[in-house]
Amino acid sequence: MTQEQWGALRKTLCETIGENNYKAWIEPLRYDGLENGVATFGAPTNFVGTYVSQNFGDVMLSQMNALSGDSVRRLHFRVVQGANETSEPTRSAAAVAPATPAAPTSPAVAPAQASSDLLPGAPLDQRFKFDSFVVGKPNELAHAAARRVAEGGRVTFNPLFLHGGVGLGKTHLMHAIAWELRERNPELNVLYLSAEQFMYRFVQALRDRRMMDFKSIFRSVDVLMVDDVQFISGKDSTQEEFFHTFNALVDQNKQVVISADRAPDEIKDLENRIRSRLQSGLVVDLHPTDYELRLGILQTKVEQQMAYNPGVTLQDGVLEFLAHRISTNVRVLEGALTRLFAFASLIGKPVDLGMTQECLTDVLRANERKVSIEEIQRRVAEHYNIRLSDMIGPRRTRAFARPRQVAMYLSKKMTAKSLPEIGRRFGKRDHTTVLHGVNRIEALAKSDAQIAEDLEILRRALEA
Ligand SMILES: Nc1ncnc2c1ncn2[C@@H]1O[C@H](COP(=O)(O)OP(=O)(O)OP(=O)(O)O)[C@@H](O)[C@H]1O
Repeated sequence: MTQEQWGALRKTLCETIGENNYKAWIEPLRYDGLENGVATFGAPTNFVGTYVSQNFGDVMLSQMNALSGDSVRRLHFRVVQGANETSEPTRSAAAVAPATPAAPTSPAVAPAQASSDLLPGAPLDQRFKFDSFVVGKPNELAHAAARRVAEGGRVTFNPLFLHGGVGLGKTHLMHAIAWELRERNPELNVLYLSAEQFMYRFVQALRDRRMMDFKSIFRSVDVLMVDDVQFISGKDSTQEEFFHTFNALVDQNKQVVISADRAPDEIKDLENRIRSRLQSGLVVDLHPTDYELRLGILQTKVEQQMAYNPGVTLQDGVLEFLAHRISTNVRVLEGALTRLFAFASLIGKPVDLGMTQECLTDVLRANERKVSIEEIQRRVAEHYNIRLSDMIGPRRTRAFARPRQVAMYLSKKMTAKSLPEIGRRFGKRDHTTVLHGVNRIEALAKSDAQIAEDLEILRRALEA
């Protein structure tokens, strides 16, 4: 196997493993010659040698043999400085390459398959794809932005910053983007990991004195996706490294996608330059789910549950009940459904409202919305467009008295507070005044459609 043959082989290899892989892994190698059936390569780092050996060893070996008439038995990699420039090895660290099974044409997953503990990618969840993501008002913008990024092509907003409360689908959307990008272009080196994993790899690289490896891995990706970035708040050196990685990629016009449980300006202990970098692309949030979205998600998840538990049937009204009563996050909603199906299949009965309440007592109790009197007063004041001070104050004109009574009524119905306690919170009024107000609204709700509607709107808003 001559240098000329190696030169020719590099072209073929590039076609086989793709340009990105070729540039990142093969280009830095220097072919040092063949001796006793062992083809020796100089690699810039031990890591590059091991990685190439494990991921492209098979292909290289078979292509070399095809070209040189079966003269190569194995590959040997040693560390040299500036492997593809100089000819003098500076130190010899063997990374012997018995050709191992590899997935050389799968660059997007290749990093996760190499053995180095610095290798970054986290596995993607099979279930988290676009087709299983239910879109509704609260998440439509985030979904559309994620779709746009997943189409690949020209980078229009960088980074895409997705944020939202716990269990609202950030990770699901991140995985969906990664799946889609990989499907559309298997050549693309898409790297998904949590900020915690980023920090862990970084600390490990520091400890093992392998920062160059770390930097070269992270800077050679095409798309970097970092989940739960709020994790790096207060962790100064991780932030510093993250900042440099981020800049290097954005400067090369590589797409970066970030998620967090809150907006960039709400993440405490984050350096300002990072905060402003994070805000420089598109920041979109996943709003808390509304009733319609929860129902849609439940309907989708029921189909999956039915597949696992074919014998279980569901009575009307159960999903609506769950969508109404469990409003925290989608993970809890899913968990409730799974438990319900398991329970129903164990006792061999259809799922009805009674069973739902019995089986999910703890979840339902935890989800009982605890509304405060202050919240009620504020909402009602807003609804009737009066000032909070007028709701609590002494004025008795109808414009204030009616909203006040509505708020008293809702306080009685939606909190566990006693009439005297409610009276105290409404400008130290007597409990009989509160009772009068509650009775008045109760009566009006039956005769006055407007009041009935107001109550319904307010109740919904307070329960949401
Ligand atoms: N719109 C949706 N359609 C379908 N499933 C959803 C949707 N939103 C969330 N889920 C599901 O809810 C669960 C929690 O979602 P995910 O893990 O993406 O939340 P998260 O926002 O990343 O939460 P955390 O802040 O805890 O990391 C997942 O099983 C996910 O599939």
